[in-house]
Amino acid sequence: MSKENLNPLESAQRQVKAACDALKLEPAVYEILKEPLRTIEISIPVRMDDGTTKVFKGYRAVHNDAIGPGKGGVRFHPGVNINEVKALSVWMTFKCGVMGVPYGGGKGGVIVDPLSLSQGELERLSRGYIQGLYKYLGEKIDIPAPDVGTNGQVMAWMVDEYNKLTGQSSLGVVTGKPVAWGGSEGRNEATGFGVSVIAREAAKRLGIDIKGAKVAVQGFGNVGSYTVKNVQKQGAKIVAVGEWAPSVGTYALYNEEGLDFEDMKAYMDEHKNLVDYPKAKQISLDEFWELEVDILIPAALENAITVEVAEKINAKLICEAANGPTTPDADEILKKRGIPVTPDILTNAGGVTVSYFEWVQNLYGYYWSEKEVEEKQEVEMVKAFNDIWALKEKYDVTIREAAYMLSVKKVADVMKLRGWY
Ligand SMILES: NC(=O)C1=CN([C@@H]2O[C@H](COP(=O)(O)OP(=O)(O)OC[C@H]3O[C@@H](n4cnc5c(N)ncnc54)[C@H](OP(=O)(O)O)[C@@H]3O)[C@@H](O)[C@H]2O)C=CC1
Ligand SMILES: O=C(O)CCC(=O)C(=O)O
Repeated sequence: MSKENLNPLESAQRQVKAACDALKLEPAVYEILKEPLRTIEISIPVRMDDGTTKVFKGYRAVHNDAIGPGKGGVRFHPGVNINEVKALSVWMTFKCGVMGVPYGGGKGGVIVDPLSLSQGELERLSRGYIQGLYKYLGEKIDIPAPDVGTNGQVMAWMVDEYNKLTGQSSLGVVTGKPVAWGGSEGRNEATGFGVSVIAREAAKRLGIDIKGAKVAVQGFGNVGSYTVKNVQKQGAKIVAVGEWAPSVGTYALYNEEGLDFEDMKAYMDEHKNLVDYPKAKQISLDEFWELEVDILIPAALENAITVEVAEKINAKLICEAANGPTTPDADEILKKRGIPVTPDILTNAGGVTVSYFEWVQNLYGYYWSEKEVEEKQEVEMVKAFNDIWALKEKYDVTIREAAYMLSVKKVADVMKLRGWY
């Protein structure tokens, strides 16, 4: 068999093309949607603590802004590259479309291992990213947010830098900020909470009782850990968590009696990883994928589920918390094996949904309680899930195919109205 294509941009293009074909859209639609409208590459010189200057490469892509300004996170990770940023921006367009939030898709990244930087270096890098890009950002232009390797503090530095450079007070230029300075209640936990809502809804449709369901989650960062917390709250049993640590690379923890979120989080906060976590057996990532579970949740990076992995998965349902965790070829195998997948553009859309709520609150200068935010998020996500499920049933397609059909059509219709084709 030929080597599997792991270029995330080509994966995203295949998904969009399939929807354009299924909808019989004019060829111009795919021509517009196959690449971002703009991709900017910048060099960011950063004065390091030892007095030397290091230059980091950064990117920002806006895939499409027909429906509204670009929206999407900024990733700080050594594996960032232009095709990854472009693909992530494509997925953002259709994630926003699925949820009906009035944005287009954007995404950014910097090639860096943030854990190798001091706090001062991280702050100067975050500010440098904005210095290189501020002319292309704005509350109504393109709105960054957190992604892998970035957090509320990084967002606060970015907004501060933007406001200094522009002489404005534009809180809504970046979302995912700390609650103490323009952030929304519930945003930090929103992606993981949303994953739990989609997992629950899908389980219900598939006749899986979420109470006592065996769940395995790959990743214990922002999304993975809050997924664990919220799925556990629903009564599911977290039997395995997959992680990565510099000392051992990939590894996973397994306990058939169940792992506890609070206990693992406390251990993680103290030790920075879960390598020697005492209340579980350490297993390999290969063993992790083969576990017999009800729900499998990849919540780390792209290309986690390859053809090889898809062939050995023993789950009744896969919920994609990460962006692009399943390759298109692996997706075909899962389809043939009858394993349903709730796609990333629906499953992890809680983050951008609450980012939208944050932006609305910033523009209004009026803030909501955590309960209000969570309730509104849940209503929106259940509605999106039901709309997509209805399409899947009507056209006898996968959940992913239905999600793309719904979203690509929305974007195509607006582009038509605007006279883009
Ligand atoms: N943050 C958000 O709001 C949103 C994030 N997402 C997506 O969710 C995914 C996770 O993002 P997020 O949680 O924010 O990022 P974080 O940086 O908070 O966490 C990523 C986690 O994945 C771990 N990891 C990395 N590689 C592997 C691996 N091969 N196996 C197991 N674990 C691994 C990391 O470990 P280590 O830290 O040791 O490297 C870390 O714990 C990404 O795909 C992101 O794009 C989607 C929607 C919104
Ligand atoms: O909160 C946002 O604006 C976007 C989050 C994000 O990057 C994502 O959904 O992948």
